[in-house]
Amino acid sequence: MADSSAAHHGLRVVTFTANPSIDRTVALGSALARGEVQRATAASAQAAGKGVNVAKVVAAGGVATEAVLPFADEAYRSSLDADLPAGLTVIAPATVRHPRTNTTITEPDGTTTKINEPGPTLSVDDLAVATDLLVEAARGAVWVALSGSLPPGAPTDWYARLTARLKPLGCRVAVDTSDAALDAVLDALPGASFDLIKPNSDELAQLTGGDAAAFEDAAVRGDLHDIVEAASRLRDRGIANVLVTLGGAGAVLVNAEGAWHATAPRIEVRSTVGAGDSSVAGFILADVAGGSPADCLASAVNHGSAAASLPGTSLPTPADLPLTHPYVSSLSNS
Ligand SMILES: O=P(O)(O)OC[C@@]1(O)O[C@H](CO)[C@@H](O)[C@@H]1O
Repeated sequence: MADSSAAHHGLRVVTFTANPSIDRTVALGSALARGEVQRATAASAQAAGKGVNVAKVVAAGGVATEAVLPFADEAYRSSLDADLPAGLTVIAPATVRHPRTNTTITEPDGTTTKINEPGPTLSVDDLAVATDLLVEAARGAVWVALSGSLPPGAPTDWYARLTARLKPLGCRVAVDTSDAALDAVLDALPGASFDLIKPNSDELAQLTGGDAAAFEDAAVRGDLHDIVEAASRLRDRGIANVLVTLGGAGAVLVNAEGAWHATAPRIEVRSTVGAGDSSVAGFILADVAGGSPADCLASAVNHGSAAASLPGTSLPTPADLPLTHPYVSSLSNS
């Protein structure tokens, strides 16, 4: 919690949310019926975005965190301030651009449908101001997490360019993005060096040319060979830690020291929104606390599972973590 040893040692984590969002969650009492008018049983809204979510979980875990945003408006700031954990500082320039609204529809059987808007278009000035704010915040930080999709106007290789500015400061850099921005991370190798990426099976397939459905089927059967092999290829290209999240099948971590699988604790899935961000946060929290790769993997799975058991974009605090610890096995010889 707020007085963990990491906080005492003054360690600091920074997150960057390139395209923040107000997450609106609409709960349905019956299955989603396309083309019909349906009544929601509940609705809520939270200031979010991938880096903000990571920051909330890291701060709740007791490590001082700064969440840098390229833009925010009054409504977003006040929504964020309403549930800001202790130890989290938000840094956003004065530029007023309105964050997008991303809509999540949840059905009683746990199915989550998400519709994400593109976000406002950033100018060259917006990009320069945000870059300066991030680089300034990152001085002295142990980890920087660059998270989420890029807003219109940002170059697809923005994360690679930012990483080139951040690494000389001595911080470790995690990148969690998708689509063209994810391809650009790979294209920047081996010149750039990233410390953590967290692909799910779709993203692993996108990055390695594999088949996402085959990865998922194999993971459910407990056959992790192809996943480890694909993740190892990414590691060989210069990504220090490749954390592949596999939903109910747990997660795989590949780094220079080996490869591991962690089972996922049994939970009732309420909303998977924020589960990936919580996994990144869990990994960082364990690493900051001096944990082994297996500890980092277990913490990633625990935090991701806890997030999936919570509604909407609610994010886990230490009190929400599953009581059963994931079982971690070494896959180095598989
Ligand atoms: O459009 P992106 O940036 O890829 O994802 C944005 C988003 O889906 O990610 C978070 C959950 O991970 C949500 O808070 C947010 O709505």
